[in-house]
Amino acid sequence: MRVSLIQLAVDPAAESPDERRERVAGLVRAERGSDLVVLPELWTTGAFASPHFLHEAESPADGPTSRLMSAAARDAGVWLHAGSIIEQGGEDGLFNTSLVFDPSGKLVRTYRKIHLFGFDEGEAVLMTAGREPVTLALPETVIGLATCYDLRFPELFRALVDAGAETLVVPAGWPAARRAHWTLLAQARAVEDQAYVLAVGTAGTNGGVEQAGYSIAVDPWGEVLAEAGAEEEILRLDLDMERVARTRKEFPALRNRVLGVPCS
Ligand SMILES: NC(=O)CCC(=O)C(=O)O
Repeated sequence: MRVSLIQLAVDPAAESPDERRERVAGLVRAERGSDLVVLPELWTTGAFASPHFLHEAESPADGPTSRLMSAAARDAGVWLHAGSIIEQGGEDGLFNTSLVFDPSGKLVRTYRKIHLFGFDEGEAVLMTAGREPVTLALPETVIGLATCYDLRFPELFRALVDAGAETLVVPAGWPAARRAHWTLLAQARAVEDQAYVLAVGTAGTNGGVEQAGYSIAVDPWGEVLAEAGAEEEILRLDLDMERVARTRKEFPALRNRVLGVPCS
């Protein structure tokens, strides 16, 4: 399965959300020939540009990001994980919602970020947390969806694996200050869940927070297959999907889980 991970520069001073949407649609179209294209978290505004969240909130069904990404997926003929948008959820408030389009441009899955980041500020106070883990069967693999800060919560990833996920897709807006955690956690999730991890972040600075970049693809043995630098960059690679089943068979650690061990 050929995947394209598009690490985007998100710099509010350099580009408006509309300009970035148009530019990103062009980048997605250029990935024709790929099976799956992945974009980062909240790339229209930046994950830390919280004063703009309300203004930029949109509908997953027919907001400007959804319309452009649907057309780009269709034109390129790819599955598109379009990263996340700020969803205007009506009475339920705002959500950090990931969108997945099929190669005809149909929106086939949404995932509302479960673990909101910021403690007492930012999205943690401005948004509503999702409650449901989400997977999706593509022709060659089952993907499990998670977003940025979710990467710190292994129990979510176990729930995705229990639901059949073989490839864990993590759009993010991870800060440079914690880049070491990003790389370590992406590898940890791959090793413990014996799954591919495709973790795609942003470059640039938004909300005064320098972004890490360093998007990464990790195989089910924990080996790094590809890693970006700190600037905008596209990683393209071929994944051997048999490798998940092989790893789980040859080193069957997932089978040795003991659930509900009481703590004395
Ligand atoms: N956008 C995010 O979820 C940021 C997460 C983060 O900064 C961290 O986990 O560290």
